[in-house]
Amino acid sequence: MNGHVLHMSGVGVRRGQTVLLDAVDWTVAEGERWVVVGPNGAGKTTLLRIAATQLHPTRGTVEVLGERLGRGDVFELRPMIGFASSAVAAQLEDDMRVRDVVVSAAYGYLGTGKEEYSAPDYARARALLGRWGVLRFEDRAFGTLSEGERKRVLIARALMSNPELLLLDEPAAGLDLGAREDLVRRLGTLAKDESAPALVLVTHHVEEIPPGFTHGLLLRGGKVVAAGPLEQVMTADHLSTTFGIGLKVEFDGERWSARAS
Ligand SMILES: Nc1ncnc2c1ncn2[C@@H]1O[C@H](COP(=O)(O)OP(=O)(O)OP(=O)(O)O)[C@@H](O)[C@H]1O
Repeated sequence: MNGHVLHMSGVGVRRGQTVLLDAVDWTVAEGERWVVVGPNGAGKTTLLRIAATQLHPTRGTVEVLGERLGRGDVFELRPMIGFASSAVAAQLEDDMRVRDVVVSAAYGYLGTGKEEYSAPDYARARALLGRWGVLRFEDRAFGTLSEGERKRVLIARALMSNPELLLLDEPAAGLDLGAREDLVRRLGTLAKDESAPALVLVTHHVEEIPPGFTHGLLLRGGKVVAAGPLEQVMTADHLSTTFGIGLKVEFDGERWSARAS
């Protein structure tokens, strides 16, 4: 795998006349923790769906976990990828038990819950629910949980197959301040865990970057504005270009914040 979990070269995605991604070069190495930051419509979800092997680019080459997309069988890759997004959540039935939401990703993030699971699978699902602070909901229907509770269950689900790459698309979207801070703290703990998979987290807000994240990719209009170690990428210039507004950026040693300058 050359130490590369993900490698994109010259990646472009076009739908009709619309360019969703343009000439994206991006490499994620083992152990790295990346945030993808950009405004609405920048192409963040499109980029993540390519990494999740759900979408093939119109141009360029993509390697995920050493496999070139378009060559091998992506179904063998899927159990090695954890993916939490609102689209994945939308595929889950509201009346599915929380424990089953997690266990159903044992063999890949598109599991339906109709597969057979073993006692060790359920033990792992319960351990993950415990680690994300939502074990008390294991018997509840997924649809009865609050947004914040659901987000944590979805991350537990994405970790169920013990993936080598974990993709989180806006895990803090729609959370209140307390729930967001709780989630950022838990994601920070995950980021600092050396046994955790490579992480890619998509967000609109620099305040949501958990401590321990190492790299950033800034995206605007389908193009990379900057990519690399966070301290090099998260400058006022880069973020102002990314969001199309003059911004002041601060880092307190752990967390980032930005406001109009
Ligand atoms: N099938 C399609 N045809 C045309 N345009 C599309 C298609 N799918 C997505 N787009 C457009 O591509 C752009 C990128 O979408 P994408 O969902 O990747 O952005 P995003 O950065 O994740 O945005 P958000 O932060 O709002 O979720 C958007 O402007 C979207 O409207």
